[in-house]
Amino acid sequence: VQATMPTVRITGHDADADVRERVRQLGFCDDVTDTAGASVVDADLVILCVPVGAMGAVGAEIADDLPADAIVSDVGSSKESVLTALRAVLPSATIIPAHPVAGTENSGPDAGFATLFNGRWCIVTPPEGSEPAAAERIAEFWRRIGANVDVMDPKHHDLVLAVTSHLPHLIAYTIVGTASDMEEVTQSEVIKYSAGGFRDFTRIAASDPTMWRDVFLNNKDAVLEMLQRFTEDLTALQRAIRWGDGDTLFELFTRTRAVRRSIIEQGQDDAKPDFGRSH
Ligand SMILES: NC(=O)c1ccc[n+]([C@@H]2O[C@H](COP(=O)([O-])OP(=O)(O)OC[C@H]3O[C@@H](n4cnc5c(N)ncnc54)[C@H](O)[C@@H]3O)[C@@H](O)[C@H]2O)c1
Ligand SMILES: O=C(O)C(=O)C[C@]1(C(=O)O)C=C[C@@H](O)C=C1
Repeated sequence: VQATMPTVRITGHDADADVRERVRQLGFCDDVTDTAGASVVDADLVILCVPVGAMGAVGAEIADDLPADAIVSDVGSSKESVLTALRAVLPSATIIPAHPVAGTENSGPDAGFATLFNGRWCIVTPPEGSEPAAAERIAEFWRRIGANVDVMDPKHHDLVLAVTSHLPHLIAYTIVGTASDMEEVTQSEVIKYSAGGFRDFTRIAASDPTMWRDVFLNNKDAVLEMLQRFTEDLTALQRAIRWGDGDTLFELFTRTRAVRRSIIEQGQDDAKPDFGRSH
């Protein structure tokens, strides 16, 4: 924000005093306040960056100090429950939720890097009947940070992200949990032989427990729907292996290889941290 919107003044708040202190040291906010309310006084735009289960509580904390013409947005990984929670506590506010689809398994103020959003998607999910100019301001904010913007209905967002982000995390948590539970595979063997595939799963499974607990509890319906489909597809593969049906396995693996190739062609491979970051 400081590089692309130098005239914007950023005020931050976090419930954790250690986080506030670290943000002061890193200097990526102009001011850091000790209460949530104090951080929104005079704000034009408020972006809530807390676990999705905490959005409602934070909305309630800022309600009395929020300027009437401010836009409230967020970066939460699920959108419908966030919108419902914010509407309940901020009934007259302009709420335009958004989700930058970019991140890593790391969290905390040191996990950010200047190029995180470059060329990544940010999905803006304006509620029905909201002011188009407000949604456009949020879209423009994210474009200036380097993201590409798509607009989606919150429910559709939650279904798409359930399969592209939430289910993969659940699978990673499961496979790493299963491996670490196996008595005959000791912890040291799991670590020693964690080349390739398993290692990639451990990266995802190292993601923040609070954030992901909240994602699954708040995108329950879409995740359960996708999990049901996934379970059926897994059972079909189980059957193919049992009956020696190599054609089914080969056909699927050929199709999935093409998916990977088209992701790479579209330039959406992993964001690489910019270790020469400016803050
Ligand atoms: N990490 C990712 O890859 C990623 C990507 C896109 C969106 N998101 C979403 O962004 C949000 C934040 O995730 P993050 O990775 O930045 O997590 P983070 O752990 O780095 O930051 C969350 C912060 O919220 C603070 N917090 C929790 N409850 C609070 C409250 N009631 N009041 C004030 N502060 C509170 C915590 O102290 C913590 O510092 C989540 O909703 C997550 O779903 C994360
Ligand atoms: O690459 C990763 O480490 C991520 O988990 C990033 C990821 C994702 O699933 O794509 C995680 C959650 C967010 O809501 C957006 C991005």
